Amino acid sequence: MSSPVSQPQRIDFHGMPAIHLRAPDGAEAIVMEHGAHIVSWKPAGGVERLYLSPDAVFSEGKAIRGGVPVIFPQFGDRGPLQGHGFARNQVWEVVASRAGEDHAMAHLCLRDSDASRALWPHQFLLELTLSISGARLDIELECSNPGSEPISFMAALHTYLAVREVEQASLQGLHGQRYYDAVKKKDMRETGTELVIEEETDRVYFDTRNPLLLKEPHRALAIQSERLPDTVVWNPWVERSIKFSDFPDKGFRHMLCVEAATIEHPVQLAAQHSWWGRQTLMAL
Ligand SMILES: O=P(O)(O)OC[C@H]1O[C@@H](O)[C@H](O)[C@@H](O)[C@@H]1O
Repeated sequence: MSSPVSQPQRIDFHGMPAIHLRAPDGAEAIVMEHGAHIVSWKPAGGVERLYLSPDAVFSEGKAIRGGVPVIFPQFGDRGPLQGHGFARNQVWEVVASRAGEDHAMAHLCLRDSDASRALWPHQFLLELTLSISGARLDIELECSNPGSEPISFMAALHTYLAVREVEQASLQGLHGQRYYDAVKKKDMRETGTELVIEEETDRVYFDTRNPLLLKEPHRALAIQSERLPDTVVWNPWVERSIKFSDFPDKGFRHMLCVEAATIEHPVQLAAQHSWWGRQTLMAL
């Protein structure tokens, strides 16, 4: 039975403002103003499904290790900007948040500012809407171009998924896909029907069309994306983990990033137009 509707609460999360969403069916999520960063998602009746590093740093201008960083307007070092762009390091504005009979949602936005234009001289309006209901989390990213010149950008929802033990998890749905292996620095094609992480893995799978399934011995998660054609699979494994000051040495065992992205073909957005992309997670 559903509980009465409780409206989203403004909370303090590690010293920074955030919104706690709760749907009447018990699904919960927390999104921060910093980066519109989703740091927690628990499906109805379930446990935490996002990985948040216990050593994550919550500080102005710094990226948070874990949850769902929003990557914009550059992926990684594929351009002149700081790694993964600036959107994850800026404070977003909360436009709306509410709970209805069968869901709860929040809508945040980031506009260009003196700070962003100093890094990237373009006008933009970036909007993130997350919605939770039952076993499902929908994350939608929208970008509008209010200016008079076209803009071009990459974007990703850099989702850190929690797994009990990464070597016992497998990711299905990538068979036959072309990818760039950033560890081996080679273009490759996926030959396996399931991907098991047993070493440092940093891959961009291009033009992925199938839904993905992250299977663990005791549960599974379906991952779908729309209009975010590339999928990044990342696990830093032993040696790279040690180099991160905001990540425990053994943290890699309990996470896997499966990121919905547009990297190979940056979005070309004409003046006065908008674009959107979405990632949906469904706990099974
Ligand atoms: O440390 P950051 O900037 O959050 O990036 C983490 C990882 O993000 C992944 O998306 C990249 O493919 C990796 O190459 C990168 O190491």
